[in-house]
Amino acid sequence: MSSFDHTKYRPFEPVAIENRTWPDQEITTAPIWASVDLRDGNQALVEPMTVDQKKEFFKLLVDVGFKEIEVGFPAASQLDFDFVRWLVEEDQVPDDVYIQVLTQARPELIERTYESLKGAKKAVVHVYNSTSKTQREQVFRLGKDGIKEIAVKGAQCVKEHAAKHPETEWVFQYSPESFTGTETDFAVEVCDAVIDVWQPTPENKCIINLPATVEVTTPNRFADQIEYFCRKVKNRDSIIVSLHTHNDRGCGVAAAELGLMAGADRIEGTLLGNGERTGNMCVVTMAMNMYSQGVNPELNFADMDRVISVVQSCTQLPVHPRHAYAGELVFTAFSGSHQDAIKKCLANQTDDKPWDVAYLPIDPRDIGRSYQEVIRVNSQSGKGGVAFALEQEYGLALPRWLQVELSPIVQRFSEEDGGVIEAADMKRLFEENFMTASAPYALGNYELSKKDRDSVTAELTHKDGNISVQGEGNGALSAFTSALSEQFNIRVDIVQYQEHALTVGSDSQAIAYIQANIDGERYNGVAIDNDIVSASIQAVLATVNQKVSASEQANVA
Ligand SMILES: CC(=O)SCCNC(=O)CCNC(=O)[C@H](O)C(C)(C)COP(=O)(O)OP(=O)(O)OC[C@H]1O[C@@H](n2cnc3c(N)ncnc32)[C@H](O)[C@@H]1OP(=O)(O)O
Ligand SMILES: CC(C)C(=O)C(=O)O
Ligand SMILES: [Mg+2]
Repeated sequence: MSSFDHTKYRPFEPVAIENRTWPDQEITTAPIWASVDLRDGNQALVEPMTVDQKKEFFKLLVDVGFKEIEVGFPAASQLDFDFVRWLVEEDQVPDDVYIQVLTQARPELIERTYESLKGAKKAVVHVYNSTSKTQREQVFRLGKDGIKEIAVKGAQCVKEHAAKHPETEWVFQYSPESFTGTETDFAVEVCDAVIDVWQPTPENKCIINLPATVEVTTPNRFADQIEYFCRKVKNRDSIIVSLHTHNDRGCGVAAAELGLMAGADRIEGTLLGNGERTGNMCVVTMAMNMYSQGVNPELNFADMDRVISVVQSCTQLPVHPRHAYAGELVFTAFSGSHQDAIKKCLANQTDDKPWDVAYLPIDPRDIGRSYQEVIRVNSQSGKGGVAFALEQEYGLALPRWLQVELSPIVQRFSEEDGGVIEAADMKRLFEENFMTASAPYALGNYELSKKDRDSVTAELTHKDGNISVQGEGNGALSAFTSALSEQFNIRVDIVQYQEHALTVGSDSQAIAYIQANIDGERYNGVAIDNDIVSASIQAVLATVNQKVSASEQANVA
């Protein structure tokens, strides 16, 4: 029999709060950020980081802008202890950065923790014990008083050791671990007891960190818990309320955001969300969410690729290609209508206007991505994507009527090839189908003259021998068209014409795009040359070459 049975679970019991205010709040300033990559992230790895990896990660965190960094659990492992000693002894911590260390509320561990911090300029000592009903009853086998006593004794011990080292600027932090599984009134009671020991003031605050150690409910219920806690806790103006959310229900960021609206001041999390089980809340996502609303996140993710590279190499974990903001595919549109909209919006977007591009919540360039990656062409793509790629890569600003012609050719190729088409392949298809001015006939020398009308005499080279054509018309193009019509006994009418200077890969070249109706059928020709007249007449020749080749093939068949 399957054990898949929802009746074995109980719903979360929400806190009873009246007149909640958090739904009307908005996030307008960045919280105090604290990274827990080197502790919570590290303790969740198959292979915990080496000292060298921790050093590299620490440097990244400082460069990104964190001012509070939990660097390890020094009483738990020699490696963590040594890393903290290296930070202190080698003076690796910038003056405005607090290193933070975690310890259980046990005297021998607290003592060892302080040993590791000897000589630190600034440090946060973070002590925790679990307060949830489940852990009280089954892990600690203690009543509420017993649990509160662990917290109080731990807080006293932390304070006593700090007093022996006045050379360090200490900040105390307490976490009622498993806060979300704790009756909120009891969490307040335990935190109040810790606050009584530490006696914080508005000038010298302590941190009370409320962890969703396991995420057990919807973010709105979590926000209720935070607002309730903030209303009830002692000396609210003397404490920094911090949140530490995990992602068990996939809502770690949402919970932290609503918790911030509910009154929290500080957010703990990790870069790209590594951490126990489904991970800690992702600081990149939350900070970039603020950024995309015009709020300064006070963290700088301009070099997102460095963030990804360091996180991946230190954690050995891949970054999902669709990870918010950071994933390699998050700014990529494959589908035709998205590509079309992005291309149009990007053409309107200027640096002096607020960002307003469909399907792109932020400008990819802000985090070191380029527009080249934005549109990738596969069988789901439309003309906009193809045109975008050719313009970005090769400076070819295809007129709309030619985009319509090229798109199905590219799509057919993609269906046969079965994947993403590179810009080089699109250019090859474009050249093969439209830039056909060299065979069977190529333009040799030509001469233009003008009396009443324009006239042209041109030599056309062919593998079987050269021919000379001559024609008149209103303008060079019209004269050349009439010359070709007469030579090949066809009727050529120019239906569409467009030209532009080439800006990519060439100094002074021009490109001409022509659509001609030849004996009732539509042909598209493109040519590039140093001057626009040569480019234009070769574009006409390209259309005629297609017609001549088609007729030859029909005759052979
Ligand atoms: C939610 C979180 O992420 S919390 C952080 C978790 N991180 C880690 O645990 C990583 C590092 N930890 C370790 O390496 C080990 O736990 C150590 C070295 C710190 C301690 O190891 P041990 O001494 O073997 O103790 P262990 O962690 O297994 O805990 C067992 C005892 O400590 C008690 N304990 C656990 N947590 C705490 C705490 N926060 N405060 C006080 N006592 C605690 C337990 O009740 C248990 O007591 P018992 O032996 O009387 O039954
Ligand atoms: C130590 C605490 C803050 C923790 O990591 C958690 O509860 O998830
Ligand atoms: Mg945690």
